[in-house]
Amino acid sequence: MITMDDIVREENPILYQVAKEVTLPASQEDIDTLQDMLMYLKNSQDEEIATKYGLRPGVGLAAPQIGLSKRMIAVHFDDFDEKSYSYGLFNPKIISHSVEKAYLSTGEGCLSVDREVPGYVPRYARITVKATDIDENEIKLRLRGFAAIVFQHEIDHLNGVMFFDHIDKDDPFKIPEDAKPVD
Ligand SMILES: O=CN(O)CCNC(=O)c1cccc(Cl)c1Cl
Ligand code: NI
Repeated sequence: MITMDDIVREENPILYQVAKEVTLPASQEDIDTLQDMLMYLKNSQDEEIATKYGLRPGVGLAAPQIGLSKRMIAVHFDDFDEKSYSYGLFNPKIISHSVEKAYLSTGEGCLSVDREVPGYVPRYARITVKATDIDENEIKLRLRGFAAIVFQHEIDHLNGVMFFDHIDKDDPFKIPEDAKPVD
């Protein structure tokens, strides 16, 4: 089981590398790892388990965060529109996005960052993602709202980008132009 001991923190260079594509069909080892990543998210959202094992809650997780520089992400959350997302994905790719931007008014957090970094994180309001799911199916997801934000946070991790890289240094709470708050 993945615990906080397995999560690499922001000083680790692996978080700033571009992760490698997973050769498909995925190895059993990569499938098991992706399953474990999804399980971490579910455990971290279970009050009892999270308390018992000291898990920080997460709605997404990227393989570089557990020291594996491979293009694998897991997401597990319910969006504001009651749609629920629970995926383990190989090689996710943003194939199109809106010009319009969006941001979470609460800002973002990261398991690999043991500190609050205040500020708005401007992201695309809508994205289309292509990926291969844990059962080797090619999927295409059209995302908006919170889901679009989470997927961008995770795919950023595969490209060595951290959420605070997007925060305006001079004015962290500057409303990004033509951007709307998701929540
Ligand atoms: O890369 C994933 N993490 O670091 C897990 C912890 N952060 C979150 O769950 C989180 C919190 C707020 C906004 C976003 Cl977009 C995300 Cl993703
Ligand atoms: Ni993160």
